[in-house]
Amino acid sequence: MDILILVVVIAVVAVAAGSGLVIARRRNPAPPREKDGTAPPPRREPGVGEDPDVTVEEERRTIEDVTLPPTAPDLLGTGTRPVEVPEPTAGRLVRLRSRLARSQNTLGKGLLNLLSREHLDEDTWEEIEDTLLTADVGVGPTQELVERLRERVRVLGTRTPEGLRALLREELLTLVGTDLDRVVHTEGGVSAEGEERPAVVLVVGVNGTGKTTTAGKLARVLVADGKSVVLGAADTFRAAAADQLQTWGERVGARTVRGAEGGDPAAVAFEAVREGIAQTADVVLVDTAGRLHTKTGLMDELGKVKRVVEKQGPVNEVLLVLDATTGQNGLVQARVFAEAVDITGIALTKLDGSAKGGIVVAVQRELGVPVKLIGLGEGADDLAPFEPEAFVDALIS
Ligand SMILES: Nc1nc2c(ncn2[C@@H]2O[C@H](COP(=O)(O)OP(=O)(O)OP(=O)(O)O)[C@@H](O)[C@H]2O)c(=O)[nH]1
Repeated sequence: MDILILVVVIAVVAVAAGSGLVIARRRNPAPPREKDGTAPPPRREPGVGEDPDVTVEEERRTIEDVTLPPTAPDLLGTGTRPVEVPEPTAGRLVRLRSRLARSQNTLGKGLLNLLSREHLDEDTWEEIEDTLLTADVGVGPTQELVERLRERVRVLGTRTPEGLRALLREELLTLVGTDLDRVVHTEGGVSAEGEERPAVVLVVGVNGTGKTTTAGKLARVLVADGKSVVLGAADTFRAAAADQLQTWGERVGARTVRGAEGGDPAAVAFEAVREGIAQTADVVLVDTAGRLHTKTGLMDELGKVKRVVEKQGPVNEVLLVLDATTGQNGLVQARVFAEAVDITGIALTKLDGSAKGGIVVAVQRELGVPVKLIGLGEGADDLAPFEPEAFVDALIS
């Protein structure tokens, strides 16, 4: 009996669904064609307050009527792309500080939770140590911080959440360092002959760390601050790297000097500086190759680039680009580059993709050089100056 009822129900549902489909198809007939066979003008659904029985024809827009975004690719191959206006500094910093807080707040939260435990026994201190090591702070700085926290918690007496937060903020700031020179030096000078000289910034680092992207983003930051920039594509081993840099330059109206594929990187760097002087540009940014196949090869190449550039004036900044997501590997790279050339600042990229912000402390210790810039995304304006206070606030936010 039950089976009979089930069969009847299924049959009724099937018939209802079938007729529904037919009705639905009837309600949406294929649009009739015009007499000349062309498609009719598009129609839109009636809006609130309009007669539902009257179909409204929409104005047809042609490709000429559609405004393309300012970053439109050069599809027609005319060689001209509209020059972009980079994001103004103030707005960029506010946006990137909140992105930093989103990616980095686990370390501080973890530490605050542990420090708030009722009994701070040896196991808890070990957990605090592990938390710091896991965040790539490095062994030496971790031990220092734990020692200082132990000492200060002991004399603190009561541990209110506000008290602990203030204490941790202070100690993390001491660890990161507030008195290092984090300015990217982009002030040119005047030669002995009284000729204006652009500032020269060399960008070095292993391929794939975000070196070219960082050079491009830095060019935008400088242009946003009203400076004129010439780019030097001294990574002559991959034509694509020069193309990539040139595209960054074109987007903000900066000229890129490049050489033949496989040509001498030092010659391109020299030419870029010469062009910078000729154009009375404010800054020349030179992107170098970062193949790590042999240490001596790298040393020879970077050493030569720097020496050749210095024939025309001083190199104001040598920025080492490191990928924050590579942890200890990044430190090994940093060491090799520091032996090859005098690094004056670190640009730490992909911090948006890593919760291990402790690498800031580790790499500064390793090289004795400050982190000056941080990359916080793949967007064109996702480069920020490294600000210790904002960074520590992000950690404990
Ligand atoms: N999420 C994120 N991605 C980044 C950041 N910086 C660079 N990248 C990405 O990292 C990738 C590598 O960047 P490149 O600039 O091409 O790296 P490179 O070091 O110049 O390496 P080559 O192009 O091989 O010479 C690209 O996909 C970038 O968009 C960053 O701060 N955050």
